[in-house]
Amino acid sequence: MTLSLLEPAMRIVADENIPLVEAFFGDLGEIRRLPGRAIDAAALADADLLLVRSVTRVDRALLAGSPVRFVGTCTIGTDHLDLDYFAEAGIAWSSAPGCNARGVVDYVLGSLLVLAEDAGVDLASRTFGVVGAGQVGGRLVDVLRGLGWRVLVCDPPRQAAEGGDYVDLATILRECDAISLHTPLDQGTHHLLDAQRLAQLRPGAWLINASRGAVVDNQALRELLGRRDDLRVVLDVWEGEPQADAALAQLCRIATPHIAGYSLDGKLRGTAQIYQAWCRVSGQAESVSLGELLPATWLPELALDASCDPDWALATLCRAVYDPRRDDADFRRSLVGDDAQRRAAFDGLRKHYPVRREIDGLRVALKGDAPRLAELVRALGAELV
Ligand SMILES: NC(=O)c1ccc[n+]([C@@H]2O[C@H](COP(=O)([O-])OP(=O)(O)OC[C@H]3O[C@@H](n4cnc5c(N)ncnc54)[C@H](O)[C@@H]3O)[C@@H](O)[C@H]2O)c1
Ligand SMILES: O=C(O)[C@H](O)[C@H](O)COP(=O)(O)O
Repeated sequence: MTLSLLEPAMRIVADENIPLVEAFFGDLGEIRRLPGRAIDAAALADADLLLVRSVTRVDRALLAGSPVRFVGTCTIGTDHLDLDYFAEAGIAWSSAPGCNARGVVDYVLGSLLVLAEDAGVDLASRTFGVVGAGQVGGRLVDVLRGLGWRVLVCDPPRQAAEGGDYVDLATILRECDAISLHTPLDQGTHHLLDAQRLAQLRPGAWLINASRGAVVDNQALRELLGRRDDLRVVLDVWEGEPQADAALAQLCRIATPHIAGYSLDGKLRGTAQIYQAWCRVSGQAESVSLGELLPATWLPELALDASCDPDWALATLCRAVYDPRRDDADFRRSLVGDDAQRRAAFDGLRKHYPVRREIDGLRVALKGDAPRLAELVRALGAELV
């Protein structure tokens, strides 16, 4: 859909947690910043553009009667948008596919390192299961396979559309030591892992969910973890956010407040993608680009000696950029007080999230001839220099 060309001053309502809105959209008109959970119909009474994150439910109740004609969500997920209503009402929209996918991959890698250290196992000896091989899962599969690890992939929609080397969920549950979930949340994936499927996890299995909370039945998972102390679980997303089940969090090895994709690069990319989408929709030429706005990384380059142990190199490179244990510790400290205090803490940790970059922004120099290390660096997506 192409909207008519811009009038001089648009009215833009934007979640206060979207970075660079002024840089990208400032020339278009007046920007009003609000907390995402406080964006209501009254706030949109004279708005043309609405820019949100995942915490704002955007549907008929919010938009009916408002002049909003474009909704941009600076996120990968779209489960907070009523797309049927947008189509019915002729409202253009865009998400930011893939914007923070690399951050989630870094989160999963960091979690696997912790789980492997705890168990005293070599990651190369595990079988990995990736459920959902889109922007996030697809990148994760590439990295894990690039590292030479055995990976089974379950993605029925892709399997139906493309054929190829996919397995079903039952096979993943039966054969995989480590399972990572990367499906969208929709009617087909709500409680994809319900009590019955959770009970099929292998002895000692690891389960990671950084997709959407309700892809796993949280109550069933809590009950299962109460019975099976062999399982190790990493949860970044929760049913009913910002309320997280504190008892479940205590049973997880790593628990975080929906920050798996919170790299700075990912957030800035999200805003840039929405700006590009708006330019396409409005027929306007782009006048701002992300390249000039991305800050320098604090760790642009590392050098590894050819004699170093590849497992040490893997952990060192990943953790040089991101280690989820800090986020886990911050979240655990916040699991105190009443429900309202914990909801506020959940949002607070996300609002004040520290700067974090991505592994593929790292340049790695190898001192000496080390083909295995070179392969590892490339598999991680870092740049070999
Ligand atoms: N925790 C975070 O910070 C964070 C960050 C980014 C994305 N996400 C979430 O991660 C999930 C994946 O995002 P994405 O960008 O990769 O999405 P995507 O749409 O690119 O990929 C999802 C994949 O899942 C597949 N799929 C759908 N139903 C399935 C099913 N029943 N079983 C197996 N596979 C199925 C699809 O075919 C698709 O290939 C989404 O829920 C998204 O909201 C979370
Ligand atoms: O869907 C996404 O892109 C991610 O889940 C993203 O990290 C959500 O972040 P939020 O919009 O809740 O700040």
